This record gives sequence, C-alpha cells and structure tokens, in this order.
Amino acid sequence: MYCGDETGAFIGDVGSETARFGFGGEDAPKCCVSSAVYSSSPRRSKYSAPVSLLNLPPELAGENGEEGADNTVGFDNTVGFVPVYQSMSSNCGVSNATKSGLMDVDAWACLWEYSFQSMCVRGKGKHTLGHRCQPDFHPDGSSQTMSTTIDHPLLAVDSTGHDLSTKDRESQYASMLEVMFEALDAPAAYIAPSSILSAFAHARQTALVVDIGHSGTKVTPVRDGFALRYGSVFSGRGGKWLGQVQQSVLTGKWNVDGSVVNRWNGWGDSSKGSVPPCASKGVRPRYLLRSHGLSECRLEALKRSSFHSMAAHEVMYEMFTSPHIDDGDGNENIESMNDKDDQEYEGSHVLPDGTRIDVTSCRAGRDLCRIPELLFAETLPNFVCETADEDKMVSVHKLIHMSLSQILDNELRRELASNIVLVGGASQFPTLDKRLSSELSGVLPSSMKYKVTASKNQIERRYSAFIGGSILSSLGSFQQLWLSKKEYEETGSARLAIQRFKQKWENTMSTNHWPPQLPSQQHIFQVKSECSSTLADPKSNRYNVPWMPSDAFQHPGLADLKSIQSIYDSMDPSLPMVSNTSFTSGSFTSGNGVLYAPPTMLRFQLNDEVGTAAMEVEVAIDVYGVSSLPMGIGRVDRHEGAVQPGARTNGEISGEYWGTVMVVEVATCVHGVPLLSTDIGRVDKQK
Ligand SMILES: Nc1ncnc2c1ncn2[C@@H]1O[C@H](COP(=O)(O)OP(=O)(O)OP(=O)(O)O)[C@@H](O)[C@H]1O
Repeated sequence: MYCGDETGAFIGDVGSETARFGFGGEDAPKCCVSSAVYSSSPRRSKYSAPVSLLNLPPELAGENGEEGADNTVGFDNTVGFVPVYQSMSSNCGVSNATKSGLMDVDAWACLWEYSFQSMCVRGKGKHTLGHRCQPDFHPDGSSQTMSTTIDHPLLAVDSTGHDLSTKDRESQYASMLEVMFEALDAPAAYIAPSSILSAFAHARQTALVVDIGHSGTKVTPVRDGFALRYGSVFSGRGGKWLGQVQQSVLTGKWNVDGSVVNRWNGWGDSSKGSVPPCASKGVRPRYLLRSHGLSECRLEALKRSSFHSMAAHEVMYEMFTSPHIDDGDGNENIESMNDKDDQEYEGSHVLPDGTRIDVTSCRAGRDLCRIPELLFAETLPNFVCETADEDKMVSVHKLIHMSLSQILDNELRRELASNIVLVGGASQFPTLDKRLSSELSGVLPSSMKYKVTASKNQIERRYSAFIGGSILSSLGSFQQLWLSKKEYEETGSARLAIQRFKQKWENTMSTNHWPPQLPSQQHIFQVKSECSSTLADPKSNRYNVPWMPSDAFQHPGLADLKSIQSIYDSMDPSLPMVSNTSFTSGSFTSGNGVLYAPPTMLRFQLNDEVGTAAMEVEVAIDVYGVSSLPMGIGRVDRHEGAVQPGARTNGEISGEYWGTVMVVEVATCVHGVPLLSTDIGRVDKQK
C-alpha cells in the first residue's frame, strides 16, 4: 500500500504548453509551470528548468538586465512582443517537453525534478498536503542536492498523441518508467492516459472526451476505462493555432478575402484600416526586443528564436483571454460573437510594446474578437489556410462527428454521444459548451441524443486530467495497480511497459484489475427516507405520493398513505380514479472518503393522469460537501423540476457531483394541492 492517510501520490501532468504537479486527493495542482525548458549552457545536454518569461533568472537576462529598453521595435515593422530578457549572446535553447505527440524524456524529467524542488517533495518524509514552500530554483542546477528520497508514489499522466505507433509508445512508456524509478527515485509509479483520467474526473468510465488543449483538439472515446483507438481523432485547432492566427492578424499578414464564409465575411479586410500605430504611452512593456546595435539579420534571427515564439504565444494568450470584448453587459461570449455588428464591439487591448488595439476602430480588432469562432468555422480564411494542413484542421464539432462515426457498435455510439465531456485549457472560452451543443445539432443525426458536459469551474476543466489522477490515486481499488520499484528492478522497464500498459493501448481485456471501480459504481450509501416513512418505501427507494382531485377531497391534515387509502376506500367509485405519483431516487456512493453522486440523480414519473391542473411537484437535491477538498465545502447544488400533472409525464432531474460530497439531501416539495394542508409546501427529506 503506497498511498495512505499519511502519504498521498504525487501526480504530474506534462502537456505541450503547461506542466501541472500536485498531490493525490487534492482538487487542483499546486505547481503549474510552462512545459518549455531551457538549457543554459551548450555543454549541458540536459535541460535545467522550465522557462518562465516573467521570472527568468538574471543569468539569462539581457546584457544589462534591465527592463524597458527605449529602442523598442514598433508594431508596424514587427510584432512588438519579444522577451526583453532575451540574451543576445547566450546559447540558451528552449524546448517543449512534448512535441508532435512525442515526449522529450530529458525535458520531462527536468520538469518533474523542478516540481520536486519547488514543492519541497524530496526528503520531506510523510504527508505534504497543504505544504508550500518557495521555489529554490537555480538554472545551473546547483540546488538540486537536497535529499534524494521520496516517499510518494508517482502517477504520470500520459498526454502524448493517440497516433503513436505501438513501438513508439512502448519505448516512451519504458523511458518514463526509467525516469520515475531511476532519476526520480520513486518507490512506486503508474502511467495513465489523460483522456481516461478526464473521464474519471467526471465520474465516468465511458465517455467521449473532447480535449481542446494547446497543440490541438483530441477526441477520444473511452469505454469502461479504456481509450479506444478507433474513434480517436485529432485536429490542429487548439490554443496554439488560435494564437498563431491572432498573430497573423496583428502583423497584417492576412489576405483580403471577404467571401470566405458568411460568418467570416470581411475577415481581414484591410481596406477598412490596419492596426493603428502605437498610441498609448506609459505602458510598461514586458517583452521588448532591443534592437540597439543589432544588425537586421541578427534581429531577424532573434525573431525566429524559440523564446520569441514562446513570448509571442504568451501575449496572444493574454489577448484572447482578456475581457477586452464586451457585449454591453460586461459579458463576453462566443455564442453572440458571430451575430454581432461591427459597431457592437467595444474596448481595446494594449500590447506589451504599448500598441493599443482599438477594437471599434480597426478591422483587425474586430477580427480578433472572433478568434475563438475559428474552432467551429467551416472554411478557414485564406491566410489561416496558408498555415494549416486542411486535412488536419477539422472543426471541433465535425471532429466529434468523425469520431462517433468510427464507432461501429450502435449501443456504444449512443452512450458516447450522451456523455461528451469537454475539457482542456482552450475549452475555457465562455459558453463554448453551449456553442458546441448547437453546432453538433447540425452534424449529428436528429435521432441521436447527445449531451455535452463541461464543468462550470474553469479549474476543473483545465486540470481535469490532474483531477482524474487525484481521484484515481486515492481509490482503494487502485492501490494494487501501482508498479513497485522491486517489480521494476526484477522485470525491467521495457517488459513492464508492455506487460502492464500495452493492453490499454490496444484495448484488450483487462487482466490486471483495470479499471478500478469508480466510487459512482460502488453501492455504499443508500438513500433512505427519513421524514415521511409511511410514504416512502426505503427498500425499493420509491416514494408513493398520492395525488387526488382536489374537489373530491375534503380532508385537511392528511398525513400518510394509510389515511389517504382509507379516504380512497370511502370515496364514491364513480369519481375518477385517483392516480399515484412516484419517483425513484438515485443512490449516492462513497469511496475512500470521496463521495460521488451518479450523473442521473432522480427520475420521477406521474403514472396516470391526475385530476387537477394546479398540482406541481418539485424535486430538489442539495449536496453539501465537507472534506479536505476545498471546492467541496458547503457546496449546494440544487436542481428543481416541476411537473404539471394532467397528463402522463416522465421527468428526470439530473445532476452530477464529484468531489467530496458528504451529505446528500433529496427533498420533494408538493405544491398546489390546496385541500391537503400537509402536502402544501411539504418537504420530505432524505439524508
Ligand atoms: N481562459 C482561456 N480561454 C481560452 N484559451 C485558454 C484559456 N486559458 C488557456 N487557454 C489556452 O489553452 C491552451 C493550454 O491548454 P492546456 O493546458 O489544456 O494545454 P496542454 O495540456 O499544455 O497541451 P496539450 O493538450 O496540447 O497537451 C493554451 O494554448 C492557452 O492559450
């Protein structure tokens, strides 16, 4: 047993833009750094630390190390966002830990090592939950000398591309295991694919995971905890590409093409004016290219450097995520962007070199407002096509359609369609989930029921793989799956990678207890009736709430089914048949201190027509989370459904809760039965 009350797992999720590290059992990573790392010396083959444009060590700062050089490169002849720290003389190189689906294992190891240092994981002995300390970071690696022991088992998230050959994947897993056991000295380790973890984070073992990340959009069908190869598809439309498009617009490299698509009509129409020259003063720039004494060709070389493109992406990221577009109510949302007239755009954005882009007065500004639209655009504007291989640039909704149409099993396809889970950093554009839903209605057959689930919490969306890992590593049923160091030493990394993980890539039947039971499938906490014991049957979990025509009843103070029944018995048989309303409650489950409520919480049904129109039933679910996960504390989710009797009605209240849900209250309120005073506003609670 590697994880217990005192020692949690340490989880690392290295994506192509960001690396996230933290402890199992927590609801968010503690350390998030860029996944680009640099080597400060040409002699060192290894990378030494993640690159932070905001906090580069002085050794890498420019010749004089100062910010705000006066000779800035203007917006009209270049883009205006290169790092002021760029050392003109250093041989510093920047590399991303994952590129084109493959992992640079040295860079990957460097990021883990960095996270150990910044979170003081090594040598801290036992539990580190809640522990924080200042990063102790030296680019030359001199501080990497503390203690070498680590008590935490390591769970690595595999976010590499789905199209890797089995051989590549095998060797990648083998290298990751080597790094974890040898370089990082882990007592135990495990590797889990990000799509599966994202599904787990949404309490699902079967889901269609749509991950709009940095490198692009990945759609992966997950069935019973296995990522399927068939149906796994990828498109290059992601955060990085949006940034590149935005950059092209800013630098004025667009082609004039007003006839692209209706939505894009006028995109990049340069006749309406280009970006205005630098307008604002007094803006303290963060990234500037100092052109002092630099030859043209040196300047050009610098603009092509890895630092430059990284800084450029960061500026682009700030720009498309900043609320500079306003729909008048202070709300920015992707749904309304395409319907807007030019005049409706408001606001401005200031680039680091001081250039103010006035959204209302320049064409490019308006185009910039519609950047997120490109995720769904059918046809790309010409200048965008230049930078993209069209086959690999499928729009997000079409990608989902493509994935589903590769699933031959009807039943599974239906299940996946109703469990589309939206995750990833670039899925955080406001209301993107609703927009995706509406686009899907155009491409999926009308008979197919689908549902897009996206957490309202941005952190949950961006760090879903981490959160899934956090849940997984806390499960009792997962503990037997850790690979121990002893096993590694006896078997060797390559064989271990094949033995323990190959079946997941190839989706063969599990032989090693995978997938572990998610809490939602464990039947631990059964909802019981508390207040209205005579109305509810705790065994079948059914309520039998009697309904009756109000004019047939003159019996205030009616309390339970028995007395209702006696009134039925004494009723005139010629009166219309009194119908029953019943609903079946869901069950709530718990595992390892983490409680789950399954996605469908309650179903209720009016079995027969009822005789009065004024009746309504409301069912509410209150969930109070109390635990070590801060997000759970005091959380109350309330779902209400009103049923108008008078017709045969089925209703469903669905909600899903994950995290540390400790108390679930289900309440039924029956309204509108004026003659039954006990029913009016009555709340039957189950705890
Ligand atoms: N609030 C936001 N709105 C829109 N896009 C965002 C937001 N925050 C981050 N992004 C974009 O999300 C991308 C990063 O997403 P994510 O962290 O999922 O990527 P990653 O896991 O590092 O990469 P990959 O999924 O390719 O492995 C970046 O391109 C960034 O520009």
